[in-house]
Amino acid sequence: MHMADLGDIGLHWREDGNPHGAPIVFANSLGTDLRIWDKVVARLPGQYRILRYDMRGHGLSDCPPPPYSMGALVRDVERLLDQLEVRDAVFVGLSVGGMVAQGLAVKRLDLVRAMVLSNTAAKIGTKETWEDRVAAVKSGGLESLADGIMEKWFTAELRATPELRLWRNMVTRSPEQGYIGTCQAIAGTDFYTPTSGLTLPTLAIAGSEDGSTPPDLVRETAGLVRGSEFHLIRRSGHIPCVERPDDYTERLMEFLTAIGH
Ligand SMILES: O=C(O)CC1=CCC(=O)O1
Repeated sequence: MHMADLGDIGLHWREDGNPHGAPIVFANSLGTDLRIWDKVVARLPGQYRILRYDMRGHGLSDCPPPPYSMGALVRDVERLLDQLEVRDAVFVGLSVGGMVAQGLAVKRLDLVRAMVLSNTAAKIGTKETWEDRVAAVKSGGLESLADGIMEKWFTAELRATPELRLWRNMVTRSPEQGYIGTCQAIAGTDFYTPTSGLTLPTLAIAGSEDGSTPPDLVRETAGLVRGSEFHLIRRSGHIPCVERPDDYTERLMEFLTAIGH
């Protein structure tokens, strides 16, 4: 566990694997933290320098008052990677983390040699749907939304197990201000044009039963990037790194091997 002091914000990050290995960076989704990657990291070979962090307003990172902008989320990880002297990383981002991947690749291609765009898109939802979500959090708290969120994150199979409570607790215990700020950052993001200008090895991953970023939406974003491929994980919702870690890691490893990382 480490805290990076970036001046106006502190970000919680963690390193596993070989500190001299080829870097892989993992970015979390809305209402989660770096623990969503635990199962994948445990399955990866020890040769990589594996970096994870909690996005602002999430996990153990600082939680400034909302609103947040996508520019700020991208700048956070840009400064973190500069401070850690990381270059040429494979950047794996889930959902809003995948938006950060796109923004970072557009801004600093020296930091990103390849992307894994997991359960994400150039634009997720509409301004109105995110405004509604923010209003619902303000009126009823995250507890009032948690069951609906779980239906998007996981299939009925996982939801029938005790593990569900663990992830439900993660979202209901998320800092409300951080959750709201991140919804506002997503609401203001449309990466269609900038992402269309990207050329780099990219693996897009979708979950067959993802209620937040359905497979067709992920496929469409993959189609914007020259050098992309698409992979569907079956029997998975929005968070396949949690629900299908064997499939997820196997596909990630095939991608890493194919690009010689
Ligand atoms: O609605 C959700 O919780 C899924 C989601 C959308 C953006 C994100 O990061 O997670």
